[in-house]
Amino acid sequence: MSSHTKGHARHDTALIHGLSGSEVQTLSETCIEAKGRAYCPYSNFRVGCSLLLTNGTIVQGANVENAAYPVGTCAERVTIGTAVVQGARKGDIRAIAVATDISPPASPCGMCRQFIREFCELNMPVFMYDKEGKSTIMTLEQLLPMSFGPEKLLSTDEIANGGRDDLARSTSELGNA
Ligand SMILES: O=c1ccn([C@H]2C[C@H](O)[C@@H](CO)O2)c(=O)[nH]1
Repeated sequence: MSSHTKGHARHDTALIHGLSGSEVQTLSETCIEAKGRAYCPYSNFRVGCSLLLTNGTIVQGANVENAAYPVGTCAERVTIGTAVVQGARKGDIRAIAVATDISPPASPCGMCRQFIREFCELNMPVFMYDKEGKSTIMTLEQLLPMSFGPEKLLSTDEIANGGRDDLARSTSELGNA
């Protein structure tokens, strides 16, 4: 299946990364709608984002800029932060969609990829919509290979024992990274 398709053309029974056509349609509509709520007077670069949660809920967000430029926050972090304070945790997010006004579509910045990594599975699809509403789809793992996540941190026992030296475990983690 092509990974570059017009969001509105899907047959409802088609599964894209385990999502139905109507779920993908909802993601595309909600992230594009969220783009309209961006607060971006400095860059004029609108980014909308939406998440599909396992309970069927959609969470939306957009970039929120600031006169002190680095203080501004990307759409992806606004949206995931909103979901997290509503109670969502790792395993609760089935897909993320991002919309911008450029073609080919923008992909989440490096900081956002790491932020997404904290709360999402590596095989979660990231839908990126361009200015025409056409999408490119990649998994989080494709966007952030060999990533660092919470499971890499050492427990107090491991710290007391001088680290983690289970070769089999580190090798398999690398393979799944
Ligand atoms: O992945 C990205 C990249 C950029 N932006 C925002 C930040 C800033 O407000 C504007 C220009 O960088 O776009 C996002 O929301 N997500």
